[in-house]
Amino acid sequence: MSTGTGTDTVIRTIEETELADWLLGVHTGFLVSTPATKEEVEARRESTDFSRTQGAFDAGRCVGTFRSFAQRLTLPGGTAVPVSAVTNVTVSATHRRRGLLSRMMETDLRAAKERGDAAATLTAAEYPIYGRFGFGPAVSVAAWEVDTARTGLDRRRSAPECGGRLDFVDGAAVRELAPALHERVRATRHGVVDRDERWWRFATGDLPRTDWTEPFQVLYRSPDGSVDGLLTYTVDETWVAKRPQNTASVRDLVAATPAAERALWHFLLTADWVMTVKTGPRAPDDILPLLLPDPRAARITTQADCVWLRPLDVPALLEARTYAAPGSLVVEVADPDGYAAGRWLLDAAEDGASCTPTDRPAELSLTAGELGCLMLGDESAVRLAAVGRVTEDRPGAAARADTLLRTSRRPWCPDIF
Ligand SMILES: CC(=O)SCCNC(=O)CCNC(=O)[C@H](O)C(C)(C)COP(=O)(O)OP(=O)(O)OC[C@H]1O[C@@H](n2cnc3c(N)ncnc32)[C@H](O)[C@@H]1OP(=O)(O)O
Repeated sequence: MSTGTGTDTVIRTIEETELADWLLGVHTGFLVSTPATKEEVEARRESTDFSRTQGAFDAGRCVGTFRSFAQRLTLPGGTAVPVSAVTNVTVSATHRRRGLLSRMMETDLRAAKERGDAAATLTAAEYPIYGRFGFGPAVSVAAWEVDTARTGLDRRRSAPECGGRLDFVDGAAVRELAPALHERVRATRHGVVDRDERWWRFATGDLPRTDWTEPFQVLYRSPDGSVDGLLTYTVDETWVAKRPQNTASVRDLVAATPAAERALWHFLLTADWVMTVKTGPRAPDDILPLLLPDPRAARITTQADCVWLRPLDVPALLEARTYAAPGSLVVEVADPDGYAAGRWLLDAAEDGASCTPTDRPAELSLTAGELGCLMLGDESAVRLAAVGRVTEDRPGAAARADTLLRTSRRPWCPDIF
């Protein structure tokens, strides 16, 4: 029996034999009343790193779950750093607010730091949960709903304007061709995270899942034959009074060139019968509205935080990224856990950046979470200073931080993990 304090609940890594119970804990925490099927448990087994999978057990029942996995996160400039992606975080409703998440998080962050990960990442179910653990929202997303009849796009054009070709393909072709395409995208767009073979198998229905609907899959090939874009979407079929009212929902649209991106959007937005396109999570500065002769045909339906970043190794992060302009900045980072704490001198030059401990006076003071917000260039230090979340120890330091850290395109992460 639990005493209600949570201290008699044992937190430990799970054994392979406990995976089904652990997944039942995940389901319960996410308000899914049914257990995972045998097939789902088996599919999970091969991809689960049991040394990074924690369970909280009370009287033999799994009442808390927490897992992390190795991920690579692309920083501005295209370099990817190793990070620890946190996922499947749940505490059963019967055991909440007794510190179980805090204990699992502490264990996992310590291990990530010891492994040498530059940061921890996650996508947060609710905004207020993770700031206290040193995470800050680093990548945002926007989703649009497009009224295709109003876009003003030329519906008579069937071939891509820049040449190249579009083809419907099956899941096997996606698994064969799309990973290399995604690697090219990942090398150029900061915020994007890697996708392993399992990701592609899951996305193409090659692993058991209860919520599976077969999507349409379209590849764009450039005039020289290289696979430059992938569009995956489903269509809800509706006809009203002999008129099609179908809605296409994008699952994935990744493109290595602007020509491929334009061709895939044009294709979907001018498809017969499709009256509404739901874009799914895109970068807030996605080119989509600008592609339309009438951008008001695209209505924003979601604008929110997406990837949260918890810096663990400040020099590793700041030295791996590039900067919009040369310059220097002294930041004082407060971090009760110690991982990011210190006074750091960032020196950004054309040929690379250095980040070293310094005893020069601090110019900008902030917490580890606020540094996470600024790390990929999405947030403005001036904006954070205006709400008191960073402190300018030297006038103009926040604007200088923005000149250095912000990026011409905003970061984007197409994946929820
Ligand atoms: C990366 C992902 O997987 S995101 C998915 C997160 N999971 C969910 O949202 C599923 C439903 N919720 C839950 O399972 C749980 O409520 C959890 C996991 C969010 C929190 O677990 P708990 O064990 O209750 O958290 P814990 O007791 O360690 O809380 C630590 C602090 O965070 C606060 N906190 C925890 N959850 C929340 C929340 N949802 N909103 C606001 N504050 C929260 C607590 O109040 C506590 O604050 P205090 O120290 O000032 O009292």
